[in-house]
Amino acid sequence: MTLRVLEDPARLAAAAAREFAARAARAIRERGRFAVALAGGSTPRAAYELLARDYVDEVDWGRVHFFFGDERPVPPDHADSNYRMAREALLSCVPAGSVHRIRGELAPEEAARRYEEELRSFFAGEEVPRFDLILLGLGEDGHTASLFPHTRALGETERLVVANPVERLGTVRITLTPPVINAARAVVFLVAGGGKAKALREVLEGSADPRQYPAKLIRPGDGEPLWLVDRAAAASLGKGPGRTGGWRESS
Ligand SMILES: O=C1O[C@H](COP(=O)(O)O)[C@@H](O)[C@H](O)[C@H]1O
Repeated sequence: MTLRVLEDPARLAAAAAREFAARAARAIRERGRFAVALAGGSTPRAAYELLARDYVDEVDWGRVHFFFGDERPVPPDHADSNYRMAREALLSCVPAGSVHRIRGELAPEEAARRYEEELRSFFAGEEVPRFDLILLGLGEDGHTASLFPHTRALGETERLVVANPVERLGTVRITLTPPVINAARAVVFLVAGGGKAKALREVLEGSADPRQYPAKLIRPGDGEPLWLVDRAAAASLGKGPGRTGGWRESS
């Protein structure tokens, strides 16, 4: 994997926006469209806002198809909705080709089933959908998308999207499964803040079971994941067993 350590969250957002735009241009040049799955939570918001502000004329938005890596079981206008965050920061500001949201207002099983159908139809002909880019975050507990520690979705090998009960949170999330994420042409993690330092060290350098730190399950078959992290999140790196052989750092 490749690791880029950025000085602060603003530089992290700028790097993420550049990465998005470059990958969009390449996908559109090569395949005529750019299918991207957005991350939710709070970290990517600044990058989305930057794309909406500085890249309106640089990206061929009409050819961009937005999907989501995961969703909370709430309606689209709810404060916890990943879709709402992306809509406010980016989707409402650019002329997107299409937006495919996960219907968090439905029962989670039904929302997952419908989203899987939507993926099968959009990526018709591909046994496992190949997104051009999947953006991901990292939780302090090592979760990514809504693949939480020791949850059912971690072992999923057939389904593209599942409803994933998360006992610790007393909720059910809807999430892309590891096979879909690992089939992507590119995966970029965005990680900011000292609260993520331990999880980041465990994921990149630790020897713990991936079920404890689910982001370790993300190993795309095509190319290496790119980790964009800020200095605070990277503070504990270099102290783990993988430091010497596990990853490459670039700036
Ligand atoms: O719950 C979630 O958490 C992760 C990490 O979010 P962050 O706010 O710590 O950046 C996020 O990637 C995921 O989409 C979201 O649903």
